[in-house]
Amino acid sequence: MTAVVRTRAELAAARAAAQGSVAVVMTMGALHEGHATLLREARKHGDFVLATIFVNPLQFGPNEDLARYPRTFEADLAVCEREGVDLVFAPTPEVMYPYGQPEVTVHPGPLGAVLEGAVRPGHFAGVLTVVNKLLRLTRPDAAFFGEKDYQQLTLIRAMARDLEHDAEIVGVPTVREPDGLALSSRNRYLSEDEHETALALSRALRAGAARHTPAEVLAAATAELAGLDVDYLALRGADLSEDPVSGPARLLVAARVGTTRLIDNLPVDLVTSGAADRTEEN
Ligand SMILES: Nc1ncnc2c1ncn2[C@@H]1O[C@H](COP(=O)(O)OP(=O)(O)OP(=O)(O)O)[C@@H](O)[C@H]1O
Ligand SMILES: CC(C)(CO)[C@@H](O)C(=O)[O-]
Ligand code: BAL
Repeated sequence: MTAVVRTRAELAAARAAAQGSVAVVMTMGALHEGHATLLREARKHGDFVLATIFVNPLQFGPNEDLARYPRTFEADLAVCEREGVDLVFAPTPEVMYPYGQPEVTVHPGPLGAVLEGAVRPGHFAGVLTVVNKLLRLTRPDAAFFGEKDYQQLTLIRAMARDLEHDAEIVGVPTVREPDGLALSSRNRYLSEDEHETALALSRALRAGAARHTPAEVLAAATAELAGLDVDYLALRGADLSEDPVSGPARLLVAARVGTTRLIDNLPVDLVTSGAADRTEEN
């Protein structure tokens, strides 16, 4: 049976009563199989699984989709019940931000200003501020985040390290539709035709990830994105540092399909050009 709490006092009481290790999954609701996978990973790690459902106004820009963001609380609760979640914390904005717009927020540093951060100014300060608050309120032993939001995951790891959070930050690989589309709450905005168009993102990443030098990776991915409204296609180190030439890397893409903005990424193994030539010959 999943308990639901909405206030800080209720959360504090339920948290104090939790036995054993606590695993948290933070969400904005509209739960899908990606979230369910995070909950199952949390279940494996923790004795007590806590899910948060909060559409955080602080991470939405003025022209973004805060008002139309899907809110499906009853269905979300059914997913939590099915996955054996012990406790759902579903605060209102007034509970999370009792003093209104916070004056002090978490600064994401240089990585917060590029890729998603360049297109969505202030987004990662909003994400890190609410994640920081939720980590403090829920005091988990481990917190689970999806690789689908790879830059977010990387920044949360950095924040946990730099701001002395004890929780282990666990990344979970992206869950996809059988056709390759990364699951996302925003997929429900897509028409059938738009869904078909959106498949170009994962196709581009797969094409890129099959190559092994930066130039070839980017060329192969770019070819699949022709005609799409692309915000960025970027190849970075696995920690999102700039310009990798060899080793583990990450290929990231963001594009608009109709009025919907989608992101995706995949790991890429870069090898030096001599080794790449040999790989191509095999
Ligand atoms: N396809 C997925 N696979 C694995 N994790 C996911 C997937 N989609 C979302 N998550 C993770 O679930 C957590 C909550 O994400 P959120 O509630 O924003 O869902 P979302 O589907 O990413 O929504 P949005 O469409 O707003 O990006 C985040 O850690 C996110 O990375
Ligand atoms: C981590 C998060 C729950 C913070 O609002 C959100 O950015 C999300 O759902 O990925
Ligand atoms: N999943 C990331 C949350 C956002 O797009 O605001």
